[in-house]
Parts: sequence; C-alpha cells; structure tokens
Amino acid sequence: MHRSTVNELPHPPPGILAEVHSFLRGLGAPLYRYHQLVTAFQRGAQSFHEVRDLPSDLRQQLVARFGLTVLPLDVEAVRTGEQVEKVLFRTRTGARVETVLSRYRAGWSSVCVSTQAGCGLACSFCATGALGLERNLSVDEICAQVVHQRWSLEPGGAPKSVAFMGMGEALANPNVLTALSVLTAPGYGGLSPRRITVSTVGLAPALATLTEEHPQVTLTLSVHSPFPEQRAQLIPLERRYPLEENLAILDRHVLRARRKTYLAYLLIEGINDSEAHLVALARLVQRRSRPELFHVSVIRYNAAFGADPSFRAPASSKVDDFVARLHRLGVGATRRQQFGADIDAACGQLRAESLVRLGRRRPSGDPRG
Ligand SMILES: C[S@@+](CC[C@H](N)C(=O)[O-])C[C@H]1O[C@@H](n2cnc3c(N)ncnc32)[C@H](O)[C@@H]1O
Ligand code: SF4
Repeated sequence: MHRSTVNELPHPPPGILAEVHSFLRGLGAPLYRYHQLVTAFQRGAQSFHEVRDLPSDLRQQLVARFGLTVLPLDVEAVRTGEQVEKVLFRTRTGARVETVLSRYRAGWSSVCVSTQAGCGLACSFCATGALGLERNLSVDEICAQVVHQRWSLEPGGAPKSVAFMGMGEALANPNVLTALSVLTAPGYGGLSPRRITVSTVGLAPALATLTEEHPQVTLTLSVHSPFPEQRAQLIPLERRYPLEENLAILDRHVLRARRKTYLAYLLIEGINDSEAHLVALARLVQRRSRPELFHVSVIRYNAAFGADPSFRAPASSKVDDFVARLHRLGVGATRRQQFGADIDAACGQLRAESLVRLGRRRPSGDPRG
C-alpha cells in the first residue's frame, strides 16, 4: 500500500472507524495504516489479527483497545432455509436484531437489514410491530449487518443489493441517513445507491429529507389500503402523516430524480383484496403527475407472530390475479418475490426470536409462544 492511496479514502464515518482512525493518529501511526485496515476488512479480514499488513505490535494495541474486531454485533444464531439465511445478532447492549441474506440466483444476493430493535409503529399485520420499540440501531450496527453478509459470502463476494426492509421503520431512525452515506461511499461500502431500497410506511418529514439527501436511493412506500380509515387501522401512522402527504412528496421526487418509485401493497384475504380496493388503488396511481414512474409491488400476507389473528394469506393465484387486474387498468405492477417463510424470514416475520423464547416482550395471544 502506498502513501499516495491514503487520500483516496474519504474521511472516516462517525462511529467505530472514526475511533480507530483517531486511535491510530494518537499512536502516531501513519495514515496509510488506517487505509490498510479498512481495505483488509473489505477483503474479508474478520479480526485485527488477520490484518497482516499491520506490524504485530500495532495489531496487539488495536485488539487491546477495541477487541478482536470492529463489528459491534455478535452472531447469536443462524437459520438456513431455501435460498435464505437468517442471522440473529446481539448488539453490545444486548439488543437483538435479525438480518436476512437471500440468494436469488448464482452470483446474485441481497441483504435485508434491520434499522431498529423492534418498532414503535404497531402496524397490525407485522411481527416486529408487535414487539414495540427497544431502540434505534447505530450507524455501525446498521452497516455491520451488510459487512457480516459480505464476509459470509464467497471471498470477494458482496451483496448486490441492500433492502432496508428488516426490523424497524428506517425513517424513524436518523442514523439511517448516515448509514446510507457510508454504504455508498467509495472506499467504504461502495454500493450504488440505486441498489439500495428504503421501505417506509411514510414518515413524511423524514421522507422529504431522504429524497433530498439521497435522491438515487430506491424508495418503497407501504400503502396497503387506498382508504384512509382502513389504512389507519392497518398502519396507525396514517393518522399523523396521511398517505396523500407522502404521495405528494414522492410526486415531486420522481419528477426531480426521474427514478421509479414503488408502492407496496400487502394483500390480506377478505380485508383489502376487493374490486373496490383494486379500483381505488389504480386510481391513486393514475392520479399521480407521472403515473408511469410508480410501480405497485403486491406482497402476499405472511402469517406473523403477534399480528391480528384474523388475518389470512390469500391463495397464491389471487395475488397473481390482483397483479394482472392492475395491469389491465394500466398500472405497472408485479408480485414481490419472497423467500424464507419456511424459517420466518419473509417480510413482516422478523422478531428477533430468542427474545421471545426467553419470555421477554412476548406479544399476547401468540399461538406459538
Ligand atoms: C417489515 S417492513 C420494514 C420496513 C418499513 N417499516 C415498512 O413497513 O415499509 C418491510 C416490508 O414488510 C411488509 N410486511 C410487514 N408485515 C408483513 C406480513 N405479515 N406479511 C408480508 N409482508 C409484511 C411491510 O409492509 C413492508 O413492505
Ligand atoms: S410494517 Fe414496518 S413500520 Fe409497521 S410495525 Fe412493521 S416494521 Fe414497523
């Protein structure tokens, strides 16, 4: 590693790397040592001891100060399903979160990261919402989920896309904006923002900020009902930030960024799958100033721990039919591909299960509890 490459690395992001950076400076180590360290971690080194470019006394000092690795998460359990791996992490403060790695096809993998331990928004269909909010994850804890998955793939492998669709409401956590900067910074995450998707139920002020600070990130707004009263029953946040307010932000965003934006529609048997729902949803899209830049992603409901026990998944053919009828009404739509239901790793099923097993935060009325 040459000194000339040191300047290519952007300033260390806030968090553990900034601490390592200033620790090295405090020791009087040349700046390229920091670069060597970051490069080694990117190439798959999992502990300071594995960073062979560093002199051994420096490695010892780093271990004495930070422990073996910079990752602030320990793996507590791993469950492997068809094309999917779900990792349960324990943070340094004891909070637990889950991350899901999906391998859709050879050479293509996607990681679904959590942004909060639990979630305070209490959507009636979601296992994470039934837990309540424990706390926001830090920038390091969010990014570490991606780094861990990078390490767990073949050498040199990296998730091709990242979805902020695990536990929690990304826009309720201000650290997510910084995490996006780290994941997309050349020299750190290096991911294209277009390969990152943030899903939200619609925290309007934070959504507006996100569209300004990260205009190329892909956005998904969870709709789930075109009718405000019903939507508020499914997503209580509707009462504070109505769907229309969020859609108005997205109207401006698609015009400025010229990026396709997604509207998620969770299909629940007998609840939001009627003809009236379909027509109202189609109208909602057609009313947009650039309807061709909105795409509906229809999700089949997954049975979720702590969700409304009356909710049922529609037959798979009904989901396909809903998508086909949206097409006939001129609305771009596809069915969201889902994997991992066999290990409770699909959308809405994440609940950091060991917490529940330990008897803490167990939602009432859970049939499996
Ligand atoms: C768990 S949420 C996390 C992201 C964000 N808080 C949101 O709600 O958009 C990710 C996706 O899972 C969906 N989801 C939640 N519960 C579900 C369930 N029981 N079955 C299928 N999808 C579900 C949400 O609607 C959302 O599209
Ligand atoms: S659907 Fe999203 S916002 Fe609603 S409770 Fe689940 S994680 Fe939170």
